[in-house]
Amino acid sequence: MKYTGTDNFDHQQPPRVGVLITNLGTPEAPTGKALRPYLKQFLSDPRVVEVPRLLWWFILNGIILNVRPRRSARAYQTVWTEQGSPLLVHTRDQARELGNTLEASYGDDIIVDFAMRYGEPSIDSVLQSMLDRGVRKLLVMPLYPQYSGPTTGSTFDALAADFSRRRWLPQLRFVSHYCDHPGYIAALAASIQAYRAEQGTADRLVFSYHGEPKRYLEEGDPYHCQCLKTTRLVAELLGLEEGQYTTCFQSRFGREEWLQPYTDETLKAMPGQGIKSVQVICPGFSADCLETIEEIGVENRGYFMDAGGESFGYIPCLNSSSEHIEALAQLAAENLRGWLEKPAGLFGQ
Ligand SMILES: C=CC1=C(C)c2cc3[nH]c(cc4nc(cc5[nH]c(cc1n2)c(C)c5CCC(=O)O)C(CCC(=O)O)=C4C)c(C)c3C=C
Ligand SMILES: [Fe+2]
Ligand SMILES: [Fe+2]
Repeated sequence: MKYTGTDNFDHQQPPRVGVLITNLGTPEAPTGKALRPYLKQFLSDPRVVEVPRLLWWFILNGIILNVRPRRSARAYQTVWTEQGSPLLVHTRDQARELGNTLEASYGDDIIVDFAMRYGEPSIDSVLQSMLDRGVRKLLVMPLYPQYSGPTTGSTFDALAADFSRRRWLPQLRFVSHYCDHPGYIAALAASIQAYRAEQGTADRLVFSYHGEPKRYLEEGDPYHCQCLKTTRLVAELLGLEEGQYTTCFQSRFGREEWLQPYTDETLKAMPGQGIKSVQVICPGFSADCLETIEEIGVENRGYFMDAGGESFGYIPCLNSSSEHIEALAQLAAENLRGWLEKPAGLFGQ
């Protein structure tokens, strides 16, 4: 084994602190050709699909990768922008804005960058670039507010795999979740209030989170509990009563039972229960992406309206709003203590 080192190490280079934000990743283009390697990497991750490897290899390569890339490409085409995939565009904006905010208080000692768990920019390549720029202390913040094995756990696996091939490791801190962080909860509540100030309120506020197999919860994954906690804290902050809001889970994949209640079934049933207008928010997604813009904004809107719904509003993700960047800066500052001290009075504290 040859460990990766640094060529021509510069002894004069000042040591820096790095903040790396990560998200899931996205295909290079909205085409079947680009979807195939992306889905292959994603769905081959044992953290994502916990099925015996040999059996899964045949299902993935024999069936899924022959059907899904083309189908997913059609969905991606509907959300693609001139700058690329929305998830990539928002994550890049978040890194830039967070960088500006943190540099304003910590100066040049800090470097902020972003990476994707699947596809590009890869965790390996961004880590290399940060270490080359002198990062010796690294804070990693996966932008998944609720911990789950398939997302946060898998991100840690990718970091660990990279480190296992490296000669000189940085000091490492890792944010496992921030489902109950006051800044994040306040940013969500503010986004709901701002939406309602423009559009009025609806019969029901729907909190829709990405799902995962129910088995993962039964085997100890805290994701489900953390989603319910986020909903509860936002509802408390807004003074909502039971009956004014609902939590559900979207994006089912495969035949196994996933976390319930399912978003699509919930929305299909609501008009028949007298709930004619809804506003949907997806707090588990830190950035708008295929699963929010298309799956909620188009597909699930259709289910609700076809079932007799009269008004369907989608409240956008926090993306790079100033409230979100403020919350992420607070989260970073809390986790940087002892490495870099924050001058008093910054980030609204
Ligand atoms: C196959 C199982 C999957 C699990 C478990 C899962 C968990 C999970 N995913 C997110 C966040 C995102 N998922 C996104 C897309 C996406 N997710 C799956 C499958 C699982 N996700 C697939 C196959 C896809 C690809 C799209 C498709 O082909 O339908 C995205 C969007 C990416 C984008 O480019 O826009 C996000 C974000 C979370 C938080 C989560 C937690 C349990
Ligand atoms: Fe997913
Ligand atoms: Fe989906």
